[in-house]
Amino acid sequence: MNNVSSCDKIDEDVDQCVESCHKVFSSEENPSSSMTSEEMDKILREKAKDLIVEEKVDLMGKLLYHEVMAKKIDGGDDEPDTGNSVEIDDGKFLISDDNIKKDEEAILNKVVEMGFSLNNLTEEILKVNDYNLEHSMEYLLSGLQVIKDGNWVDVKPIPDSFVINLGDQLQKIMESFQMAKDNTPLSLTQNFILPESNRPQLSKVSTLDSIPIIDLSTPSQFLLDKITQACEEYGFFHIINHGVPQNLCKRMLTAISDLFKLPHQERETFVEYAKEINKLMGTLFGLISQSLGLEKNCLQRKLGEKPRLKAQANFYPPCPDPELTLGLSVHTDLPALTVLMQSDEVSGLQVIKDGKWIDVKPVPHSFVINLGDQLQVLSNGRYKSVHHRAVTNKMLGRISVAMFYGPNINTWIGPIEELVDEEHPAVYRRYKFSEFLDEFARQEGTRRRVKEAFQISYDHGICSSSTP
Ligand SMILES: O=C(O)CCC(=O)C(=O)O
Ligand SMILES: [Fe+2]
Repeated sequence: MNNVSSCDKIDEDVDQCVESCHKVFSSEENPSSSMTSEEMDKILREKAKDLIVEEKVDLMGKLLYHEVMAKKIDGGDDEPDTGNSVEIDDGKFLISDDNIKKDEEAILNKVVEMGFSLNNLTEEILKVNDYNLEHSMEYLLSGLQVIKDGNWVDVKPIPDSFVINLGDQLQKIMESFQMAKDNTPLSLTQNFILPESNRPQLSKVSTLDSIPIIDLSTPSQFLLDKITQACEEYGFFHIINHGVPQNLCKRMLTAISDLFKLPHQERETFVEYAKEINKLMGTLFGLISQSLGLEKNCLQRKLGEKPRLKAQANFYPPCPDPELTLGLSVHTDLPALTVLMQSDEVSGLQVIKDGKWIDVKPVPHSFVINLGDQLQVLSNGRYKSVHHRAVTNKMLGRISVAMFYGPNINTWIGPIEELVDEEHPAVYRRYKFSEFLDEFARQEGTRRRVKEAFQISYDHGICSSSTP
């Protein structure tokens, strides 16, 4: 705070703050103001400067808003997801504008209902008469409150709560949320608080281990060994030097981020991205086939004609209490292979390794690759489709884009013959992919064990399938 530029910045912030407060106080909505403009200017200037210099609050910080409960799952006893998603299917993009629009409208309605101005917090906070001026500034620090029908209302108890992000000073503001006047912490809406046994227990997540990082530009045998090891041990790995242009990845994350704000955006980027990832999937399938000792094109051949390439964009808004909920519940990916891009700044993905959760910290310019259920079956159980989940972050929203490659519904899937011998009898029976999807749907509402339904059990030398 000692250098000239930060002093200039403070003055600029003070000016802006004072100017917007004047606007409010001189408006007809505040006829009770008895202060002269100069008197008010003086008070405002002093108060604003104190607050800004103490870095207690960035009054001019852009006010963003996030719907925490963007998507509430109706009915069923499945774990709720706080993420919001967009599907891109078969190159035809099933972006459900209606849902996004509905969410956007719901959020905006709430904001309007509460009397918020999205662009200028100061105006709203100071929409009070002279007597309340001092207090209103304090409210800003001690717990966000807004004027509703002439009374101060805590932001905390808004049904289906939303989180307000105040620019750079978010952390301080969030802390002040926690210390609201009535000492009640800001909490999640009841619907999203998981039963204790399903909570993420974040303190137990390992930060010492992470998934392997594989450089696709390394010499081939070494690369294949690394892939074999990663697929056998983790079922997850990062890839770097993957050939997908960095600039495109950046644009894709921005487009996804914008998409959650605006319904009609940047479809060209989606198409371009889908094509690139499709190419990358080809490379990865080649490598994984070889790492299993199979011909390069074996896996893709087995996954059949007209494969389904699906994308899911996940947005996890900042969450007041990440210990109480999950962004995305524990699951395995149902298709064959997933290429996941996550924003660089925030981690959230966690993966089971040796019975423990490990954090997948973002590695810049990498993709996270994980094997899906169909690959576990094709590899006759040698490679695993591993359980993972996404946890939320208290301060920052997080975006990830998953692209899934799977067979079409008429494709037959089963352990690849070359991987079945006396020593390694078939672990799964063959099935049409549509059967797998039916089984997935049948198990809805419980923690699914879909692959297990196709498992073959070997009792006393007699082989039987576990599906009815
Ligand atoms: O957001 C993440 O990191 C996880 C996404 C994921 O697992 C999925 O979309 O299936
Ligand atoms: Fe997943």
